[in-house]
Amino acid sequence: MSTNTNFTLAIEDLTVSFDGFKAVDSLNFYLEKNELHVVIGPNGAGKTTVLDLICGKTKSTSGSIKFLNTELTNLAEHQIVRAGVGRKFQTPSIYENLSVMENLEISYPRGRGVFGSLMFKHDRQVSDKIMEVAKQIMLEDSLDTEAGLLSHGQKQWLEIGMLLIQDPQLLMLDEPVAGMSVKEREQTAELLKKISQGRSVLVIEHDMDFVARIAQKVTVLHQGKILAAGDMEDVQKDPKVIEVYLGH
Ligand SMILES: Nc1ncnc2c1ncn2[C@@H]1O[C@H](COP(=O)(O)OP(=O)(O)OP(=O)(O)O)[C@@H](O)[C@H]1O
Repeated sequence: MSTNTNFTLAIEDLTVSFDGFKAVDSLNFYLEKNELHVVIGPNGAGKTTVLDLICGKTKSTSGSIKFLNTELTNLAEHQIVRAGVGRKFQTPSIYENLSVMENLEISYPRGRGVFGSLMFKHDRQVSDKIMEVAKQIMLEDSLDTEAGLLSHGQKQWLEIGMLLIQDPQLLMLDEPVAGMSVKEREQTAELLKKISQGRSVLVIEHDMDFVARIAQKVTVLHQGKILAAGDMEDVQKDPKVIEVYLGH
Protein backbone atom coordinates (compact mmCIF):
# COMPACT_ATOMS: atom_id res chain seq x y z
CA MET A 1 0.00 0.00 0.00
CA SER A 2 1.40 3.40 -0.83
CA THR A 3 -1.21 5.87 0.40
CA ASN A 4 0.14 8.52 2.76
CA THR A 5 -1.80 9.21 5.93
CA ASN A 6 -1.92 11.75 8.73
CA PHE A 7 -1.59 9.04 11.33
CA THR A 8 1.56 8.63 13.40
CA LEU A 9 1.10 4.91 13.02
CA ALA A 10 -0.94 3.08 10.42
CA ILE A 11 -0.93 -0.70 10.60
CA GLU A 12 -2.71 -2.45 7.75
CA ASP A 13 -3.46 -6.08 7.21
CA LEU A 14 -0.59 -7.11 9.48
CA THR A 15 -0.07 -10.82 10.00
CA VAL A 16 2.63 -12.89 11.61
CA SER A 17 2.58 -16.67 11.61
CA PHE A 18 4.73 -18.83 13.83
CA ASP A 19 4.73 -22.31 12.26
CA GLY A 20 1.31 -21.68 10.79
CA PHE A 21 -0.14 -20.19 13.98
CA LYS A 22 -1.25 -16.61 13.41
CA ALA A 23 -0.28 -14.68 16.55
CA VAL A 24 -1.38 -11.47 14.78
CA ASP A 25 -4.02 -11.93 12.14
CA SER A 26 -4.85 -9.27 9.50
CA LEU A 27 -4.63 -6.44 12.01
CA ASN A 28 -5.64 -2.88 11.12
CA PHE A 29 -4.73 -0.31 13.72
CA TYR A 30 -4.20 3.47 13.65
CA LEU A 31 -2.71 5.92 16.10
CA GLU A 32 -2.93 9.69 15.95
CA LYS A 33 -0.64 12.31 17.38
CA ASN A 34 -1.43 13.16 21.04
CA GLU A 35 -3.22 9.84 21.39
CA LEU A 36 -2.76 7.62 24.44
CA HIS A 37 -4.02 4.22 23.40
CA VAL A 38 -4.17 1.09 25.55
CA VAL A 39 -4.23 -2.46 24.23
CA ILE A 40 -5.79 -5.05 26.50
CA GLY A 41 -6.74 -8.69 26.07
CA PRO A 42 -6.25 -12.16 27.54
CA ASN A 43 -2.86 -13.88 27.77
CA GLY A 44 -1.63 -14.94 24.37
CA ALA A 45 -3.88 -12.47 22.53
CA GLY A 46 -0.91 -11.11 20.57
CA LYS A 47 -0.37 -7.80 22.41
CA THR A 48 3.37 -8.13 22.95
CA THR A 49 3.79 -9.51 19.43
CA VAL A 50 2.22 -6.34 18.01
CA LEU A 51 4.82 -4.23 19.83
CA ASP A 52 7.56 -6.65 18.70
CA LEU A 53 6.42 -6.17 15.11
CA ILE A 54 6.36 -2.37 15.36
CA CYS A 55 9.86 -2.15 16.85
CA GLY A 56 11.27 -4.71 14.40
CA LYS A 57 12.08 -7.39 16.96
CA THR A 58 9.77 -9.74 15.09
CA LYS A 59 9.40 -9.68 11.32
CA SER A 60 5.88 -9.75 9.88
CA THR A 61 4.68 -12.41 7.50
CA SER A 62 2.63 -9.87 5.55
CA GLY A 63 1.09 -6.44 5.85
CA SER A 64 2.26 -2.91 6.41
CA ILE A 65 3.36 -0.76 9.37
CA LYS A 66 3.67 2.88 8.44
CA PHE A 67 5.19 5.26 10.97
CA LEU A 68 4.97 8.90 9.89
CA ASN A 69 4.65 7.44 6.41
CA THR A 70 7.85 5.42 6.62
CA GLU A 71 7.36 1.72 6.06
CA LEU A 72 8.85 -0.05 9.09
CA THR A 73 8.46 -3.68 8.11
CA ASN A 74 11.69 -3.62 6.09
CA LEU A 75 13.79 -1.75 8.64
CA ALA A 76 16.15 -3.11 11.28
CA GLU A 77 15.51 -2.45 14.98
CA HIS A 78 18.11 0.32 15.31
CA GLN A 79 16.74 2.08 12.22
CA ILE A 80 13.25 2.00 13.74
CA VAL A 81 14.60 3.54 16.96
CA ARG A 82 16.31 6.25 14.94
CA ALA A 83 13.11 6.89 13.00
CA GLY A 84 11.53 7.89 16.33
CA VAL A 85 10.00 4.80 17.93
CA GLY A 86 10.87 4.19 21.58
CA ARG A 87 9.93 1.07 23.49
CA LYS A 88 10.07 0.29 27.14
CA PHE A 89 10.14 -3.35 28.09
CA GLN A 90 8.79 -4.67 31.39
CA THR A 91 12.17 -5.06 33.08
CA PRO A 92 14.03 -1.78 33.39
CA SER A 93 17.35 -1.66 31.59
CA ILE A 94 18.93 1.24 33.44
CA TYR A 95 22.57 1.39 34.52
CA GLU A 96 22.21 0.71 38.24
CA ASN A 97 25.68 1.96 39.21
CA LEU A 98 25.33 5.27 37.39
CA SER A 99 23.45 8.27 38.73
CA VAL A 100 20.05 9.34 37.44
CA MET A 101 21.76 12.21 35.64
CA GLU A 102 24.30 9.91 33.98
CA ASN A 103 21.59 7.51 32.86
CA LEU A 104 19.75 10.39 31.19
CA GLU A 105 22.95 11.77 29.75
CA ILE A 106 24.01 8.57 28.00
CA SER A 107 20.57 8.32 26.47
CA TYR A 108 20.89 11.71 24.82
CA PRO A 109 21.04 10.99 21.09
CA ARG A 110 24.39 12.70 20.62
CA GLY A 111 26.28 10.33 22.82
CA ARG A 112 26.33 6.79 21.58
CA GLY A 113 27.89 4.27 23.93
CA VAL A 114 28.65 4.74 27.62
CA PHE A 115 32.19 6.09 27.39
CA GLY A 116 31.79 8.44 24.49
CA SER A 117 28.77 10.09 26.00
CA LEU A 118 30.11 10.46 29.53
CA MET A 119 33.08 12.34 28.19
CA PHE A 120 31.29 14.71 25.90
CA LYS A 121 31.01 18.16 27.28
CA HIS A 122 27.74 19.09 28.77
CA ASP A 123 26.41 21.92 26.77
CA ARG A 124 23.41 23.95 27.71
CA GLN A 125 21.09 22.16 25.33
CA VAL A 126 21.86 18.78 26.84
CA SER A 127 21.52 19.91 30.44
CA ASP A 128 18.27 21.75 29.72
CA LYS A 129 16.85 18.63 28.15
CA ILE A 130 17.98 16.48 31.08
CA MET A 131 16.34 18.87 33.55
CA GLU A 132 13.14 18.99 31.53
CA VAL A 133 12.92 15.20 31.41
CA ALA A 134 13.99 14.78 35.06
CA LYS A 135 11.08 17.03 36.06
CA GLN A 136 8.65 15.12 33.90
CA ILE A 137 9.65 11.81 35.46
CA MET A 138 9.58 13.29 38.97
CA LEU A 139 13.29 12.69 39.59
CA GLU A 140 14.57 16.26 39.50
CA ASP A 141 15.60 16.02 43.14
CA SER A 142 17.39 12.70 42.64
CA LEU A 143 19.74 13.54 39.78
CA ASP A 144 22.82 12.55 41.78
CA THR A 145 21.27 9.39 43.23
CA GLU A 146 22.68 6.10 42.04
CA ALA A 147 19.97 4.51 39.92
CA GLY A 148 20.26 1.21 41.78
CA LEU A 149 19.02 2.95 44.95
CA LEU A 150 15.77 4.17 43.39
CA SER A 151 12.44 2.53 44.20
CA HIS A 152 11.00 0.10 41.67
CA GLY A 153 8.63 2.74 40.39
CA GLN A 154 11.33 5.37 40.09
CA LYS A 155 13.47 2.95 38.07
CA GLN A 156 10.59 2.53 35.65
CA TRP A 157 10.22 6.30 35.38
CA LEU A 158 13.93 6.68 34.78
CA GLU A 159 13.70 4.26 31.91
CA ILE A 160 10.79 6.23 30.48
CA GLY A 161 12.99 9.32 30.87
CA MET A 162 15.79 7.63 28.96
CA LEU A 163 13.37 7.20 26.09
CA LEU A 164 11.95 10.73 26.39
CA ILE A 165 15.44 12.20 26.07
CA GLN A 166 15.38 10.88 22.51
CA ASP A 167 12.08 12.60 21.76
CA PRO A 168 10.34 9.61 20.21
CA GLN A 169 7.20 10.39 18.23
CA LEU A 170 5.85 7.01 19.25
CA LEU A 171 6.44 5.60 22.71
CA MET A 172 5.42 2.03 23.51
CA LEU A 173 5.19 0.65 27.03
CA ASP A 174 4.60 -2.93 28.09
CA GLU A 175 2.78 -3.15 31.45
CA PRO A 176 4.33 0.03 32.86
CA VAL A 177 2.75 -0.19 36.33
CA ALA A 178 3.45 -3.85 37.10
CA GLY A 179 4.85 -4.07 40.63
CA MET A 180 4.19 -0.41 41.44
CA SER A 181 2.57 0.92 44.59
CA VAL A 182 -0.86 2.58 44.42
CA LYS A 183 0.73 6.03 44.67
CA GLU A 184 3.26 5.23 41.97
CA ARG A 185 0.46 4.00 39.70
CA GLU A 186 -1.38 7.28 40.12
CA GLN A 187 1.76 9.24 39.39
CA THR A 188 2.51 7.07 36.36
CA ALA A 189 -1.00 7.72 35.03
CA GLU A 190 -0.37 11.46 35.22
CA LEU A 191 3.05 11.02 33.65
CA LEU A 192 1.70 9.09 30.68
CA LYS A 193 -1.06 11.63 30.11
CA LYS A 194 1.51 14.38 30.04
CA ILE A 195 3.97 12.65 27.75
CA SER A 196 1.31 11.77 25.22
CA GLN A 197 1.06 15.48 24.42
CA GLY A 198 2.93 16.03 21.19
CA ARG A 199 3.45 12.36 20.44
CA SER A 200 1.61 9.03 20.42
CA VAL A 201 1.75 6.56 23.28
CA LEU A 202 0.81 2.90 23.01
CA VAL A 203 0.47 0.93 26.24
CA ILE A 204 -0.19 -2.73 26.97
CA GLU A 205 -1.79 -3.14 30.36
CA HIS A 206 -3.74 -5.66 32.41
CA ASP A 207 -4.56 -3.42 35.37
CA MET A 208 -8.06 -2.23 34.48
CA ASP A 209 -8.17 0.54 37.09
CA PHE A 210 -5.06 1.95 35.53
CA VAL A 211 -6.45 1.54 32.02
CA ALA A 212 -9.61 3.39 33.03
CA ARG A 213 -7.51 6.19 34.44
CA ILE A 214 -5.39 6.80 31.36
CA ALA A 215 -6.98 5.45 28.24
CA GLN A 216 -8.49 7.65 25.62
CA LYS A 217 -8.99 4.70 23.35
CA VAL A 218 -8.86 1.03 24.14
CA THR A 219 -8.36 -1.85 21.75
CA VAL A 220 -9.13 -5.38 22.89
CA LEU A 221 -7.11 -8.05 21.15
CA HIS A 222 -8.15 -11.67 21.10
CA GLN A 223 -6.47 -14.43 19.11
CA GLY A 224 -4.50 -11.93 17.10
CA LYS A 225 -7.56 -9.96 16.03
CA ILE A 226 -9.40 -6.91 17.27
CA LEU A 227 -12.36 -7.98 19.36
CA ALA A 228 -13.50 -4.47 20.24
CA ALA A 229 -12.21 -0.92 20.16
CA GLY A 230 -13.43 2.43 21.39
CA ASP A 231 -13.55 4.39 24.59
CA MET A 232 -13.20 2.55 27.88
CA GLU A 233 -16.89 2.79 28.78
CA ASP A 234 -18.05 1.18 25.53
CA VAL A 235 -15.41 -1.51 25.65
CA GLN A 236 -16.21 -2.41 29.27
CA LYS A 237 -19.88 -2.88 28.41
CA ASP A 238 -19.20 -5.00 25.33
CA PRO A 239 -20.52 -8.54 25.98
CA LYS A 240 -17.79 -10.10 23.80
CA VAL A 241 -15.11 -8.36 25.89
CA ILE A 242 -16.75 -9.44 29.15
CA GLU A 243 -16.88 -13.00 27.90
CA VAL A 244 -13.26 -13.39 26.81
CA TYR A 245 -11.48 -11.01 29.14
CA LEU A 246 -13.15 -8.92 31.79
CA GLY A 247 -15.38 -11.67 33.12
CA HIS A 248 -12.38 -13.77 34.15
N1 LIG B 1 8.58 -15.98 18.58
C1 LIG B 1 7.51 -16.73 18.75
N2 LIG B 1 7.46 -18.00 18.28
C2 LIG B 1 6.36 -18.76 18.43
N3 LIG B 1 5.22 -18.33 19.03
C3 LIG B 1 5.20 -17.10 19.51
C4 LIG B 1 6.33 -16.23 19.40
N4 LIG B 1 5.99 -15.04 19.97
C5 LIG B 1 4.73 -15.16 20.42
N5 LIG B 1 4.25 -16.39 20.14
C6 LIG B 1 2.89 -16.87 20.45
O1 LIG B 1 2.00 -15.90 19.98
C7 LIG B 1 0.87 -15.78 20.86
C8 LIG B 1 0.72 -14.34 21.28
O2 LIG B 1 1.71 -14.04 22.26
P1 LIG B 1 1.88 -12.61 22.90
O3 LIG B 1 3.04 -12.69 23.84
O4 LIG B 1 1.93 -11.58 21.86
O5 LIG B 1 0.55 -12.45 23.73
P2 LIG B 1 0.14 -11.34 24.78
O6 LIG B 1 -1.21 -10.89 24.40
O7 LIG B 1 1.21 -10.33 24.89
O8 LIG B 1 0.06 -12.17 26.12
P3 LIG B 1 0.46 -11.79 27.64
O9 LIG B 1 -0.67 -10.96 28.15
O10 LIG B 1 0.50 -13.12 28.30
O11 LIG B 1 1.77 -11.10 27.61
C9 LIG B 1 1.13 -16.75 22.00
O12 LIG B 1 0.40 -17.93 21.74
C10 LIG B 1 2.61 -16.99 21.94
O13 LIG B 1 2.94 -18.26 22.42
